[in-house]
Amino acid sequence: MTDRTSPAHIAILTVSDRAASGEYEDKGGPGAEGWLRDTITSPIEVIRQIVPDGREIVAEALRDLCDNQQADLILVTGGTGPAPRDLTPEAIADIAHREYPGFGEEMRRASLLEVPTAILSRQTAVSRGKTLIITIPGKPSAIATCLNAVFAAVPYCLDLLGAAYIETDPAKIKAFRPKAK
Ligand SMILES: Nc1ncnc2c1ncn2[C@@H]1O[C@H](COP(=O)(O)OP(=O)(O)OP(=O)(O)O)[C@@H](O)[C@H]1O
Ligand SMILES: Nc1nc2c(c(=O)[nH]1)N[C@H]1C(S)=C(S)[C@@H](COP(=O)(O)O)O[C@H]1N2
Repeated sequence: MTDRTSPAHIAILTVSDRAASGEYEDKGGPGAEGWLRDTITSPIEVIRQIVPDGREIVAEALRDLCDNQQADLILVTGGTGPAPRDLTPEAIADIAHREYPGFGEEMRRASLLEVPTAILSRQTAVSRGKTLIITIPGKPSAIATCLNAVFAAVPYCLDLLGAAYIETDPAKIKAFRPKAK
């Protein structure tokens, strides 16, 4: 049975050459953390990291967050598009144990209501061990759009993976657990 007393460990990984170099201030990491803190009512610990685009650097950051830091949930923003240096999906494929394509389908569907270029994102969700990893486009406004679209399924997904138990504010996201534990 999932431990309901320990805080969930959540990591936010910003993948952006320009945010990593300081060319612009990272808005993705703080935006994602703000969304999580507004939505999740159970205890959470959040860590944020910024790395430049790149298959190996992103894969290595994710391996460390999953295997050494035991993150329950990781949000990755950026690097999901078609540009040559957008290699987040390749890094995800390198470290994933299982893929959940429904996340990408639903996030793109929601984003398409805002921008026609939403189809350019190769975003998805995967698990590695007990960690669920969700990828989101780098545009900061995509965070709320994408998380609002899929987060109702995240608490139960974490339950099934054996990760931390989380609760959400039903006014923001009504978590759906088909089998009450
Ligand atoms: N981490 C971020 N913080 C603030 N703004 C961002 C961030 N990532 C992307 N953006 C904004 O979204 C727009 C589209 O992002 P783009 O696809 O170019 O970024 P990326 O490939 O994810 O990151 P980069 O080009 O820096 O490596 C950018 O012009 C930028 O204004
Ligand atoms: N909600 C939302 N989704 C979006 C966008 C956006 O502005 N809002 N931008 C699109 C664009 S223009 C691109 S190129 C892809 C990939 O973005 P990334 O490389 O920053 O991950 O996400 C797409 N999905």
